[in-house]
Amino acid sequence: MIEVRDLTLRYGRTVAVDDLTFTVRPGVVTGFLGPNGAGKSTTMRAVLGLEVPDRGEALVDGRAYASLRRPIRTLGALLDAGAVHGGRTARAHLAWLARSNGIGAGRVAAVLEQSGLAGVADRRIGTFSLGMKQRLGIAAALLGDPAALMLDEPLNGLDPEGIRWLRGLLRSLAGEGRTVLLSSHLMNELALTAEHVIVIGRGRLVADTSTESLAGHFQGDVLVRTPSPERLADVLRAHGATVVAGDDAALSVRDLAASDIGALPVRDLAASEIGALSVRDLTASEIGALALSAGVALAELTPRGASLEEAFMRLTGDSTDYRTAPREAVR
Ligand SMILES: Nc1ncnc2c1ncn2[C@@H]1O[C@H](COP(=O)(O)OP(=O)(O)OP(=O)(O)O)[C@@H](O)[C@H]1O
Repeated sequence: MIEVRDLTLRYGRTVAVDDLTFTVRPGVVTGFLGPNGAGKSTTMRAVLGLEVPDRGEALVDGRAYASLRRPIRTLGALLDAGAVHGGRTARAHLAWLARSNGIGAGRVAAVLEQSGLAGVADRRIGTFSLGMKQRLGIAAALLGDPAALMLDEPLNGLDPEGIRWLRGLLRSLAGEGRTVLLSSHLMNELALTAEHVIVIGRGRLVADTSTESLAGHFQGDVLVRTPSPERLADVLRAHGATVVAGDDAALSVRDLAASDIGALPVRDLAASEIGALSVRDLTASEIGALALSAGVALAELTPRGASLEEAFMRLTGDSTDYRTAPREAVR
């Protein structure tokens, strides 16, 4: 279990982490999500005792990482996949780590196999792609067979096969009852891997919830296509709807998850005379009825769920949602 309690960390006048509290529980893959600069890496560094908090604490199994008797057997971490000696082979790098931490040589072969690097174990790390270095960093994190794993942006640089492999690995590690925390700034990527998400923005907790309920909390919009977009937009706005017209409505379609896009006739959106509207605060049937009474033809009326990426942007963006949503409302 990883616990972050009332953690505050400043770099000069920058507050990187601001009174942050959350717990990462065993048995589920937990995503640590936030835009660039949100404070994810700083929080992870604090968990590893590499930063001294201005306030609060970060604990692993109830203790500070530095005070653990066998730290890499308790928490395996990957912070920066590039921070390895390029002249060494993968096997030599892992063997050195194992030796210096009192871990048997058998584990080296096991994690090389587990990370898919057995075939390149005797190549110099300097020749590795970023994806292979990520695999090596994950192998190193697994070396001590730890009960908890913490990975900073491990999906970066992995190809689709690598991403599938990592998802499977993390799920099975969590399934064994381990604590698994991985950070990302990409919601859609993370959503396929993590069952639970901790979202931070500007160093503060924004959401601590299941991935499923995060998307559910955000009402979607209704995509309306019509030959009279301006007229219909006026009618809908007069009935309390929030309407985004033209390019912006099309943009919100492009922002949908690939699976959602597959279900929409997106190609037709470019058709010149028919305009697209993204409508909120009215249901599809209310929009249909208002269009009928205004004598406006409809080419399409499609309720859309918010994509996770959209939910994430709305949570962490500089919006009223972000500033006013009480934490409990999101939980
Ligand atoms: N060593 C440092 N010195 C000064 N400021 C720092 C330092 N490390 C991080 N920061 C600042 O602290 C804030 C949080 O950075 P951090 O790297 O933790 O964010 P992050 O969520 O991990 O972002 P990214 O996804 O870009 O890695 C940012 O404003 C960053 O500029």
